[in-house]
This record gives sequence, C-alpha cells and structure tokens, in this order.
Amino acid sequence: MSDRPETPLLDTVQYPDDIRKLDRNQLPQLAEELRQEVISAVSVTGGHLGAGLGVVELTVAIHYVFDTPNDKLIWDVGHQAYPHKIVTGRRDRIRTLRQGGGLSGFTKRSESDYDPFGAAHSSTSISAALGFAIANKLSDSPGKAIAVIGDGAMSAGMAYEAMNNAAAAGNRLVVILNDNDMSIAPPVGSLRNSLARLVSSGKYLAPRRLAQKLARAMPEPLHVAARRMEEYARGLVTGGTLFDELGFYYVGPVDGHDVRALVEVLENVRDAPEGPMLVHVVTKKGKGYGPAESAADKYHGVVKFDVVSGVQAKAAPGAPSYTGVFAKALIGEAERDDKIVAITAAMPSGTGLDKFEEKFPDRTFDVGIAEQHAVTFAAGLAAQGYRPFCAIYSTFLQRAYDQVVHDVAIQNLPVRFAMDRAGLVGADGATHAGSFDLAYLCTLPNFVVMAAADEAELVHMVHTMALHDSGPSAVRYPRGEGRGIPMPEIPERLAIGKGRIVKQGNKVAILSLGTRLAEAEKAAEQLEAKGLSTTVADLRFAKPLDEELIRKLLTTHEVAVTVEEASIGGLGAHVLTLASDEGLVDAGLKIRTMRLPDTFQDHDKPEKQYDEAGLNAPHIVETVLKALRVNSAGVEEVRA
Ligand SMILES: Cc1ncc(C[n+]2csc(CCOP(=O)(O)OP(=O)(O)O)c2C)c(N)n1
Ligand SMILES: CC(=O)[C@@H](O)[C@H](O)COP(=O)(O)O
Ligand SMILES: [Mg+2]
Repeated sequence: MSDRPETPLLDTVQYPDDIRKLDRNQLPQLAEELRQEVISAVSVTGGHLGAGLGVVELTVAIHYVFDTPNDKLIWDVGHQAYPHKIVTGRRDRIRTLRQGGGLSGFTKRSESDYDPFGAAHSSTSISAALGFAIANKLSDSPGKAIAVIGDGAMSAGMAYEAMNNAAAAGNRLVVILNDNDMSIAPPVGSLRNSLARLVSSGKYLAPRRLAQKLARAMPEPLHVAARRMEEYARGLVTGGTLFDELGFYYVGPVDGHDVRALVEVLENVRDAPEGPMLVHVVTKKGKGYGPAESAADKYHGVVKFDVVSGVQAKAAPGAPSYTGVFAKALIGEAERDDKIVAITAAMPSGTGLDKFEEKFPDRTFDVGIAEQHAVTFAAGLAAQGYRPFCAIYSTFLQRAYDQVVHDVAIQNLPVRFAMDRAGLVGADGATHAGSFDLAYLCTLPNFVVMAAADEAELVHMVHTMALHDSGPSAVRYPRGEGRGIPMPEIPERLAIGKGRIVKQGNKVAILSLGTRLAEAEKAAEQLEAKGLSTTVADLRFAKPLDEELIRKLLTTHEVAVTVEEASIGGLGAHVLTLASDEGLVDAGLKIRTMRLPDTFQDHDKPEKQYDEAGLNAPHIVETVLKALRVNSAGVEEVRA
C-alpha cells in the first residue's frame, strides 16, 4: 500500500468551490499536492497515469476560472480525468478506480454532475461541448462549454466536423487543446508538425499580451474584418491559422504547467466578447513523475507500481497474449508475402503492430486516431492488389462501420480485420467491450468472420485470412493471455465455413464460438458426470456458418446450446435463423442461445464480468439441465 502523500491544501478541497476560495498564489501548491495524490492512487489501482499527470495544473486552473458544474467541462477520452475526479468530490473513492463497483476510469455522467458527458472513445468532446453551448444559447441560459482535447484526439476527423460547425456557439464554447506531443505512441501526421511549429514559434503567450489583444477584439462588424486580418497576420506568425480558418480565435501556445499563467489566460478567454476560442496549451505527458516522464509511453497505461522506483508489478509469466500471437503470426505471413501490409489507428502497441513495424517499417501504417480513414485507406490498398491487415480493437472498429459496409463489403474488397479485445475487457468497462462485432459484421454479405478459440487457432486464422483474397475477412480474439497450449509449427489453412468437433457425444450439443470453448469443455465434463453425453463443437466461423455440421448436430441431439462472448445478433441468432429456415426445431429440438446480456456491463475483473454475464461452465450446465427439465443430479423433474 503506497504511503499517502501529505496534502494539507488538497485536504481542504472537496469540490471546485473550495478551489475558488483559495488565493491564486496557493494554486501551484495545490497542483503539486494533487499530482502526488494521483501518483499515490494510481500506484495502487493501476490505470491511465501519464495523461492525468500532464493536466494537473490545467485541471486546477479550469475549475478555478470556470463555474463548474454550471459551466460544462468535457474531457476528451476521459483517461486524463483522475485529477478532475479528485477535486470534484471523488477523492474518497479514487483508490477504487476501474475496480468492480468502483469509479470508472473515464468520465461518466452517472458518476458526477461534474461529468456532464461520458467519454472513453476519443475525439467526441468538441461535438458534445458544442451541443451544450448551443443548448445554452437557445435557452438563453448562462454557462460555457469547455472541451479539453489532446493532440492525439485532434487527429480524428470528428474533431474537425465539430470545429467546422462551432462558429454558431460564439463565446459560449472554449476548446482547450492539450498538446503534449504524445498519443499513446508519438502522434503522427501533418497536424503534429503544424502544432510543433506553433510551439516552436517562440516563447509562450504572455497573458497580458493576450489581454491587450482580446480587449481590442471589438465585436462591431466594422472591426471584425480588421480583427480577422490581425488574426490572420498573427496566424501566419504563430501558425494558428488552421484553427482561425475553422472559425476559432486561436490563443497560444500557453505553458500548461504554469497554473497562474493558465488562470490569467483562461480568465481572459472566459470574459472575451467573442468566440469560439481555442486555447493551445503545451504540457508534458507524465509531468512531475520521473519514471513516467522518462518512459517511452510516458506511463500511458500502467499496472500497480512502486512509487519510489516506478517499477510496475510484474504479472507471473503466463501464456502468450493473443496480441503477441497475432503479431508473430502476421510477421510470419509477411515474410512469405510482400503484399501484406498492416494498419493501426494510433494503437501500435495495443495491437502488436509495433512488433510488426520493427520488421516491416515500410509496410506498417499508423494513421492516428482515424479508424474511418484506416478502413477506407485499407480498401484502397486492397483495390490496388495489396493484402492489408487492419488491426483495430473490436470496440474502436464500431467508429468505422459505414466504411466497412460501403468501402469494403459492397465492393467485396479483401481487407483483413484483426479485431483484438473482442468480448469483455475488464477494467476499461462498457465503452471498450468488444461486444458487437459479430452482430455488426455477420449481417454483411461477402464477409468471412472468424473467432479464435485459443492461440493456436488464431495462428491458423491469420494464415487463412492472409490467403483469402476473394473478399473481406475478420478474426476476433480477446484481451489477455491464451490457454498456454502448444503452438503449431506450421499454420494450417482452414476450410472457410468449416467448424470442428472437439468432443463427440450424443445427447447434448454445445456449439461454441471463440474462447468460451474452454468453459464449454468444462461444462461437457460436468454434464457427462451427470450421465448426459455431450458433444462440443468449435464452429470457428460465425460467417459463413458450417451449415452441414450445425444441421447434423441439431438433428442428432436432444439439446443444442450456442455459446459466444458477443451480444445478441451474433452466432446464436444466425444458428436460430438456419434452424427455423430449415425446420430443424420442428421435431422438438431444445435449442438455447447463450450470449452477452442486453446491458452495458460496468468495469470489473474479466472473470467477474463473464460470471455476471452468465457465460461460464456452471451457467452452460444450468442451461442444459433446464432445457432437459432435469435437476442438478440429472434426475428428470416431474412435469407439472
Ligand atoms: C476512437 C478511439 N480510438 C482509439 C482510442 C485509444 N486511445 C485512448 S487515449 C489515446 C491517445 C490519446 O492521445 P491524446 O488525445 O493526445 O491524449 P493524451 O493521452 O496525450 O493526453 C488513444 C489512441 C480511443 N480511446 N478512442
Ligand atoms: C484510453 C484508451 O482507450 C486506451 O488506453 C485503452 O484503455 C487501451 O486498452 P488496452 O489496455 O486493452 O490496450
Ligand atoms: Mg497527447
């Protein structure tokens, strides 16, 4: 348990009103105590550290200057909101972060009035803030909307869609660009260079110089042109033109760790007659904690760690991660085929493509947080004869659904989708669960959709996808480690649409898809012990279904149960459709589908989440017994 830091000033702050009672000369001390509290808390909870450390001063300054929660503060992604949570009435729970029943790791409406909008998927803050701003304008109610968006999140198109519409908000909208020159990995693309020019264009903006300029920002139309000219001239010097052209009054760059300068600038911005404003704040990810500052990833995501040394807790060596198995398998494919290229949307380490890039730097593309672009970019590559593997977490692929339909499926282009984090993901909670990819992909003509039951299967599926040129394909696999089974020397090309019998029985058939296979096998053992002969099948393909195998199973067993770590609308729905289309249930077959519940499950340990979802062996056994109307001893219940 890490010693709690001495925080005499922070101890007097429960809510932002308490901050606003302080003398501004006390704010640097408050910020430093807040930083120590964040380090101490995350050292015992794990979670996102670097981003929050970088916005400690900004958090204090925003709550000091703006009238939160009446002014709506929206954090983009929300992973940097731990300092915000501490000063908005949640310090007493900050050490429950990302644990079952504890605080969310992101901002969440149901958690606090100070979280007016939930986040976790990036680049939504400006759109949401604009909604609040326009609502305030329409209802003639006071109150500003402040969006804090990072340089990484600013690489997503959605941010520009919002900025393009923001002029209508006038001075009710303030966008604070938190530029720490980091995404999860170093940021990519031309925006980075543009921001770098801004930052390197000279010293930070002096608050008083801003005050003079804003004082001259006269609203009369007569002077708007003059102001625009002055802005444009200034933009040419400071490079703020990009934002000026999008209708913002660019203010910056501002030192994001000088809390008093931040307060002065934000007071000017708050009181400016015009807007919307974009305040360009320059910060350091991991600020104030040596191990984070010196780490390549700035301790973006950490497990529990020792505060003094910064050394993170090491998990006991276990089976290889699915991510690592995918990367290694793809490297093997790329060594055989120079048409294989890989695309990530700002998640090189999370998808394992950082390992692929070490081998094939020219065939790896990090497009930034731009999943929509990633998919259509991949479609272009495929149309020109390449074999692109688009490695995007299941949840983040949701953002590019129309590109998947319109640019890939309809054109039947052989884009390969590696969907990591399929199923429940644990501490990141509902926003990051990969629940819906089967529902949203299996409904698309031309698609081949696979689910790896274990790490060996994943190798075979990557190989099968590498060779599948006749249309789009996708493989899903979960966050975390495999089963620790022997890995294949040589990958096998799987027959598309063919599943496999893992265990043969004759009374109960469990049709499993994905890694619930392990639980299906345990359930089969328990059912056999009750005298119920059980077949276990790994269907491998959610699309196309192995209709021959399913038909055989459904016509030769008394009970059939489908099991998948996915929402309704996936495997079970398609098996039921086949069964009803072919009248396979007419002869009295008892068929049950087991899938994720129709709820957004909160964060917890994955094993707890699957227990809550009712997708473990005991639940499978119970489902079968209920279908057979026998009790746990396997004895026929007397029919009512
Ligand atoms: C749509 C989407 N894609 C990917 C991610 C994963 N992700 C979380 S934070 C992050 C980097 C954000 O960078 P930035 O906005 O600069 O924030 P910083 O961590 O630097 O404070 C990414 C890629 C996400 N949350 N949402
Ligand atoms: C904030 C964010 O979206 C990412 O940092 C995400 O939490 C990464 O998830 P993994 O830890 O599963 O890679
Ligand atoms: Mg950043």
